[in-house]
Amino acid sequence: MHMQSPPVNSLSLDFLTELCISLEKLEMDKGCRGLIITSVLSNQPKVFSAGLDILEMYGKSPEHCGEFWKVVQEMWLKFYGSNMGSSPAGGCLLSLTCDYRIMADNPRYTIGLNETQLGIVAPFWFKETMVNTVGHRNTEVALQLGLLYKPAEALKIGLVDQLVPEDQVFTVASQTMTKWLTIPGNVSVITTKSTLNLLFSFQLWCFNLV
Ligand SMILES: CC/C=C\C/C=C\CCCC/C=C/C(=O)SCCNC(=O)CCNC(=O)[C@H](O)C(C)(C)COP(=O)(O)OP(=O)(O)OC[C@H]1O[C@@H](n2cnc3c(N)ncnc32)[C@H](O)[C@@H]1OP(=O)(O)O
Repeated sequence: MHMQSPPVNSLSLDFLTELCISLEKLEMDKGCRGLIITSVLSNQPKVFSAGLDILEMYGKSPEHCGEFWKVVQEMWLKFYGSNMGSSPAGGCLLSLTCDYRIMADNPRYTIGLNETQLGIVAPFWFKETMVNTVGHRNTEVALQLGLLYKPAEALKIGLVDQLVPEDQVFTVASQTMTKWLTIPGNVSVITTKSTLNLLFSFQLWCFNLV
């Protein structure tokens, strides 16, 4: 799936709605077993996603905000696999929801949950998704300081799984997907994934988020 919503793939209500509809269609397609999501913006260096569209969170009606927040949660529940450039805040969440993250090795790109730098708070389910990926201590430091990591730092703490030269991102993503798809049977993979997320799913249920 190629994301192309200039200038920076910010996650607006319209963009997220379209994304969720596309994901739903893919989920229902029995022939689809994996998804690589990437940005095809023409800017250089490339942005994966600038995160939530800040214009959606300012001066809008309560109904609009409710609708926006709902679709943000829907997006977070659905993702699979990704490759990327810059991914602040919601853009980082988008990639954290994936099973494997491949980042272009360009020090001009950054990834992280930088909410505190913006004077806002990363919701608890952003935080938990980060803890599940990089552990509690790394998350504590990252979130309190609102850190945006360059590729090498992101790899070091496990925020991304692999760095590759910029022109090879999609090739390597395709090879990685091929490897993941050698695991037989959707059921065992889905069950394993659900088991890994069991505690988190329970927390979400307690907070009435699913
Ligand atoms: C309804 C909900 C109600 C309440 C919830 C309240 C709080 C909950 C908090 C939830 C957690 C928040 C998560 C988020 O994702 S917040 C968004 C965080 N994003 C960022 O901090 C990214 C900011 N952007 C950047 O760092 C850079 O733009 C980026 C992505 C590195 C690209 O850099 P560059 O290529 O140089 O491009 P520009 O900076 O020049 O930007 C081009 C253009 O895009 C506009 N833009 C950038 N980011 C956003 C954005 N997130 N939303 C909307 N628009 C964005 C930017 O303003 C420029 O526009 P212009 O018109 O000036 O060309």
